[in-house]
Amino acid sequence: MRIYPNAKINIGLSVTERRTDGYHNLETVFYPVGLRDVLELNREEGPKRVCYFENTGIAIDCPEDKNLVVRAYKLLASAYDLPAVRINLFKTIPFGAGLGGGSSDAAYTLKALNEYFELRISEKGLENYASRLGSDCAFFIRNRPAFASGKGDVLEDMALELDEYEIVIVKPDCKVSTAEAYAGISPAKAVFNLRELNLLPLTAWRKQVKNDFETTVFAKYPAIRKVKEELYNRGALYASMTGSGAGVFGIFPKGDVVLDTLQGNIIWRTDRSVK
Ligand SMILES: C[C@@](CO)(OP(=O)(O)O)[C@H](O)COP(=O)(O)OP(=O)(O)OC[C@H]1O[C@@H](n2ccc(N)nc2=O)[C@H](O)[C@@H]1O
Ligand SMILES: Nc1ncnc2c1ncn2[C@@H]1O[C@H](COP(=O)(O)OP(=O)(O)O)[C@@H](O)[C@H]1O
Repeated sequence: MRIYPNAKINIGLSVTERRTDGYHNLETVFYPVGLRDVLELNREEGPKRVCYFENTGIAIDCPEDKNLVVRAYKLLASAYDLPAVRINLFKTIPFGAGLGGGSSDAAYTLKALNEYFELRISEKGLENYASRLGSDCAFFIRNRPAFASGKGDVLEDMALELDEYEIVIVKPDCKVSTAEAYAGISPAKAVFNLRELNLLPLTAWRKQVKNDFETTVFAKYPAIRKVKEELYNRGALYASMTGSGAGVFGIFPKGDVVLDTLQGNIIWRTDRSVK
């Protein structure tokens, strides 16, 4: 079977507390976008509980057994008598970008295995497995706009619809590691309650809605700040770094958005092919 794990953007992100387990509590809104990887998964002859894995497209910077797709298979294989599978991941969502591509691959692998082998795991069950693989993995099980708290794994559906706008995602030529971004942060109470994001007109987001990672990440990677400024200069109603960066997105009124100077770094925009 073939599946298409999609990316997410974070609209606002507050890191509110350092936890005793080494993680942080946060508040954010996850919004799914149409930038996608391609994952081909098929049953394979041979010994059970083996995952033959191949990565094409963007080369992922970690060993195969650390790949979230392989980890997702192994997690389910520890609970179910799974036949061997062959998985090819054609990677197009850049990593180190705050787009959650690896987390999405993991969540979609769980969903695909559940369907392919008729495991009958509930949505809640899949979310529990997903949150063991990464803090923002659980979101990609339902894959609907959500307010998230806790480690990013406590999810509340949010009625938020951005179809009337054009979203542009830009990735400057740098990568930010999630752990590095968290290490630079001083947790503080959220200044705006993101649960109420959908009650605020989009034109007011610029003043009220912030991503806490921007301060330290922009200081280290000025190119990311420049992209955000450029998006505002080009007419974005709202622009922000997503997650821990380095990806930046702009939300524009639909129409002729001209982004000439950023062209080479645009990785996705609504309803248009890449670049
Ligand atoms: C920052 C966010 C915002 O949505 O997204 P990305 O920028 O990665 O896409 C997420 O919190 C990233 O979640 P995810 O990428 O799943 O993180 P994990 O693999 O669980 O953790 C990687 C590392 O980040 C730190 N970490 C992560 C999540 C969290 N709530 N607190 C943390 O302190 C920990 O140091 C952890 O070892
Ligand atoms: N399938 C995968 N796709 C991308 N990265 C993966 C994958 N599996 C493991 N990783 C590891 O996770 C790290 C972060 O991946 P990802 O969640 O895509 O990025 P981001 O933190 O930008 O959202 C990568 O640097 C890589 O080492």
